Amino acid sequence: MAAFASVWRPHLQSTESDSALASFHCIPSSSRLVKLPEKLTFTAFSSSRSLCGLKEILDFSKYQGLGNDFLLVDNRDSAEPKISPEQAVKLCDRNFGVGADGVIFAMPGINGSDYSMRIFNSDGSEPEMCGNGIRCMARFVANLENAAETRSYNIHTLAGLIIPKLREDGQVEVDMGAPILNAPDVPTKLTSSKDGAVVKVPLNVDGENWLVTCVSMGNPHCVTFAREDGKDLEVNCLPLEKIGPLFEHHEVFPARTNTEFIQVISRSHVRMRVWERGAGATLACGTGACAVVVAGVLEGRTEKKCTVDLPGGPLEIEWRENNHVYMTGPAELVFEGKAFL
Ligand SMILES: N[C@@H](CCC[C@H](N)C(=O)O)C(=O)O
Repeated sequence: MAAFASVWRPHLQSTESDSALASFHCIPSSSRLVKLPEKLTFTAFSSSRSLCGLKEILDFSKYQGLGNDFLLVDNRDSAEPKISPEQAVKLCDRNFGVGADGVIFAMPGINGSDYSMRIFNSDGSEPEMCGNGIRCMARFVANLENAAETRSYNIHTLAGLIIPKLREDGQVEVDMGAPILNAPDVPTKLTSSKDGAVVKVPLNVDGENWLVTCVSMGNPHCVTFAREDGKDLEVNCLPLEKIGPLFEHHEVFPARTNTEFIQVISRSHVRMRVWERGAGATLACGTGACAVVVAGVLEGRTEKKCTVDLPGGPLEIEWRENNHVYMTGPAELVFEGKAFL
């Protein structure tokens, strides 16, 4: 099992942080009580130096969007991710690793795009897209480029071209593209109920019938506002850890699914909790929030412009006349570090 000792340094403006890297040494147990010198020596690791048999060091930047947190990797020099899905699982572990909902790779552009983005969930699976993640990636590449505060990026993803824009107010607005409603393309085996889409269709989970609407934002989402009794959900009282995996792995979702549980506050304000495919209960899901507004409109519950309250904070979502869904929210750098693989 690879060990991870990482240098935690808050994002400092000065360059002095580049040299002040703590050096971690494996101290044989017999000498564990050795008194450390008053002032720890700080040395920079050469990337080739092994440490306790660990061979590789991975530079990463930890970002979060409403508490949905990711390790961003500067992968601009390669068309292949720098680490494997298995290494990503270990890195995402919140006890034995750095801790994150996923690892995102900023990679060279494809077909004329500025960059391309790939992501591994914390279970090592690779989703097509990540809404909070692409806001973090836009902030990450702007920091790498020392770019102006306000600019857009064309980013190629497995869900197509996605366009995040850094705004003067510090928020990031993203053109998330058009929702995909045709049942086989979500994908779901549920029978469509409205023009090829699955809208307010009963789905039996754990012996209960839930009314679900299925939307893809490049990745699959199952949105529910109520059980078959039609009563509004009390989303903060749902046993997500129990029912989340049952939705995620339900046989009607051949690619698994993200599941959003929604309480309508008003026609322009909803409360959401989410069980994510490959990541479990997260504090926020951007693609999920987009799918929720689309589902709310299709079910006649919400307007096309909504505030979606998530445990990590609010996202502003708008399904515009061009059929694209726009998401606006924050993306913040937390720290930079080095992981030993
Ligand atoms: N949290 C992300 C979604 C990440 C991918 C998702 N777990 C999936 O597997 O589809 C977001 O903000 O969209």
